[in-house]
Amino acid sequence: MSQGPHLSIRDVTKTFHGDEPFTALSGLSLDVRPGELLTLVGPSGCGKSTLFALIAGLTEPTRGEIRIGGAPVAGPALDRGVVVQQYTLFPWRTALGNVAFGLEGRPGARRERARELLSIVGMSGYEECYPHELSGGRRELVALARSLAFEPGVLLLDEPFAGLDRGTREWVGDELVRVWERTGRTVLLVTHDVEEAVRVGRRVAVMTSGPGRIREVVDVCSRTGSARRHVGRLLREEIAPARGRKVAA
Ligand SMILES: Nc1ncnc2c1ncn2[C@@H]1O[C@H](COP(=O)(O)OP(=O)(O)OP(=O)(O)O)[C@@H](O)[C@H]1O
Repeated sequence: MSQGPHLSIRDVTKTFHGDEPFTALSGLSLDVRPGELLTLVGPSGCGKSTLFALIAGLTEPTRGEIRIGGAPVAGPALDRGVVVQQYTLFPWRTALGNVAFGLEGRPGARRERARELLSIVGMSGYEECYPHELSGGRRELVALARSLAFEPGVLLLDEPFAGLDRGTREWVGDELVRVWERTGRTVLLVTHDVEEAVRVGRRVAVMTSGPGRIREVVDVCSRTGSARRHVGRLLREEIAPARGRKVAA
């Protein structure tokens, strides 16, 4: 297996050309290692969603390059498996039906695999429930199982738990860590919540205020205890000048 990064973002700049050009990301570089769970935090408007759209291949960088497994990203592909906030499940399909939808093969085998995936996300026993019968947290777990059905090389999660209350968020975040441990997937999770970034991520990439770059990648494991304080301080430093600029503008 290649020892290089699974997801490599090299010196990426993204400028939107509207009435006036606007640079959302400027010279951003980040490596996500194979099988790593990395979280990304940054001030509001620093370009997190823009970066995700680039990784997902929905839009192209103005400059720089993104590679997954060594191959340049050149358009959307299922191997990246994207789950976004308020990921929509089909309301007319059961949890099992929603997960089986992403699978190929004979109906019996698909249902069996869907059952397995629901079990991986801790949702055994809820196979026949419809989305409206499930709590928000459980719906996110079904969505997670569905995205795993595509066997994504890299799983991209853009604030998937933002709509959940604090307690549910912690529980679903812990479930995500468990799923990550069991599947060995490379996972990149965007959040604006420092607590969640440090709790879920093994490394936390902190972005600067816009135009976004990576300010620092914090190794949570080697900083036990102090990682939350450190990430919180970096983020506060980024938010303060960003506010200052808006006031001055
Ligand atoms: N298509 C576009 N055209 C012009 N500007 C855009 C476009 N998309 C995003 N932007 C701008 O780029 C900047 C970054 O936006 P983005 O949504 O990526 O930030 P974010 O970090 O995800 O924000 P938040 O945390 O508030 O969701 C913002 O100032 C936004 O207004």
